[in-house]
Amino acid sequence: MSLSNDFYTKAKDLIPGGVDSPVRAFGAVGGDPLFFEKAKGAYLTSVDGDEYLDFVLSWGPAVLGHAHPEVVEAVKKQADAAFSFGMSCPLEYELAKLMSETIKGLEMVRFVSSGTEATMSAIRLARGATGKDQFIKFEGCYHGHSDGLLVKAGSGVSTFGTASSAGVPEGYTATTRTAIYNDLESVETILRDGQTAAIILEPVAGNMGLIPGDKDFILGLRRLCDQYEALLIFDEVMCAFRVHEKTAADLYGVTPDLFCFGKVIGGGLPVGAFGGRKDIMLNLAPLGPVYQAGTLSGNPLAMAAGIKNLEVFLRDKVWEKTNQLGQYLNDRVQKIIEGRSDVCFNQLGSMFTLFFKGSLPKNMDEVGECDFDRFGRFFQFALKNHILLPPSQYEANFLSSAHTEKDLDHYLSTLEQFLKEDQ
Ligand SMILES: Cc1ncc(COP(=O)(O)O)c(C=O)c1O
Ligand SMILES: N[C@H](C=O)CCC(=O)O
Repeated sequence: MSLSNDFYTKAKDLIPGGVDSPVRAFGAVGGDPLFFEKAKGAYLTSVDGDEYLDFVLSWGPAVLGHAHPEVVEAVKKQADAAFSFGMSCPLEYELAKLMSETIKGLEMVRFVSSGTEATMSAIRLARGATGKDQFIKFEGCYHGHSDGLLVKAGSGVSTFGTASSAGVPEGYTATTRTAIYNDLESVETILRDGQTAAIILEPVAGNMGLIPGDKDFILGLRRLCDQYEALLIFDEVMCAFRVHEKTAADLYGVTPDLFCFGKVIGGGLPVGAFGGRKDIMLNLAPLGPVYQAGTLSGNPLAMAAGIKNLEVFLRDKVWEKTNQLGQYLNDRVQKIIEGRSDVCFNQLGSMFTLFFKGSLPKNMDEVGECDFDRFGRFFQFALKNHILLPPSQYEANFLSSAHTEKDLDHYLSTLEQFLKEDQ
């Protein structure tokens, strides 16, 4: 028995399913999950000492690769000074300043400890600011696991085949309205009653595989929000600094009223943030009536990691490298799959997805047409070739500046071989 199997067997006794987040259980792809002990650059090392080329990248944060030396140094230096104050510290201001100077429309920001908290708080704020209760989310978009947002969500919720979660009373989701991604008419139908506080979406969706919003769709949402006096919330927890050198808002030239962030802005430590228009943010306690708080919010270790991750990303023009790597991969995958009607590939910046279906999906229903068994076989084939892919067709893959063309060639030859063998 491998050490990984051993840990998994033992963990199952103490941790439900042996994992702390369902998608790690490999449930959709078969086989037992691996346990890891080291992450450096583009590679993970398992507890058995096996190295894997990593396209999960901690689900997005590691845009510089794992354990970038400058980020490690910043965290070590901060650890010597303090782990946590439970009081304010200059690093919170520093990251807020860096982000607001970088991101158009981010006039104020508040830090939390996860993407889930960011989206949950943004929705509460939108309701408090507009005095309306309902909000619209899209089928297949995932905004974390707060009660009201666990409706027709992508990511693990879809991977495990549940439209929503048990344990969420009906009343908690009564104000959640779902619309179809890339379908403006499905949105306007809901908006007509004037009860909508906000529309929240991943402007580039990464939790039903990579599906960018059509430009007309994103522009149309801005127009509809203005027309029906609803707030537009871009959940950029995953896509910021990955589909553009800044945000998806920049990619589309659309400024939302509120943003949600996470992942890259925490450099691999637990950080989330929400922010945007100052007049809306001023509704937050202690200034306004919308309550929101956190013991470890703005934690100095996490802030130090986030500041350095973002500083290096901007200073070294990392976007140019990750985007170029994405294009390198895309050009070559398209050649490999040319003329095939069983597989297609989507890439934007440093995110990509291979869908086991003939044409690129535009929404969640179309992702449902994929050959999921085949995806599972591809995952296992890649794993045997020491490549770790996200263990679900519904998850996006990530690249970092630590990946090389040689690494991508390994992915390409593995894919080519798989398609030859798995007819
Ligand atoms: C777009 C998006 N929003 C929100 C979340 C929730 O973030 P977290 O897992 O940090 O709570 C995630 C990822 O899980 C995400 O991809
Ligand atoms: N898709 C999720 C985040 O982006 C996957 C991470 C998780 O649920 O553990």
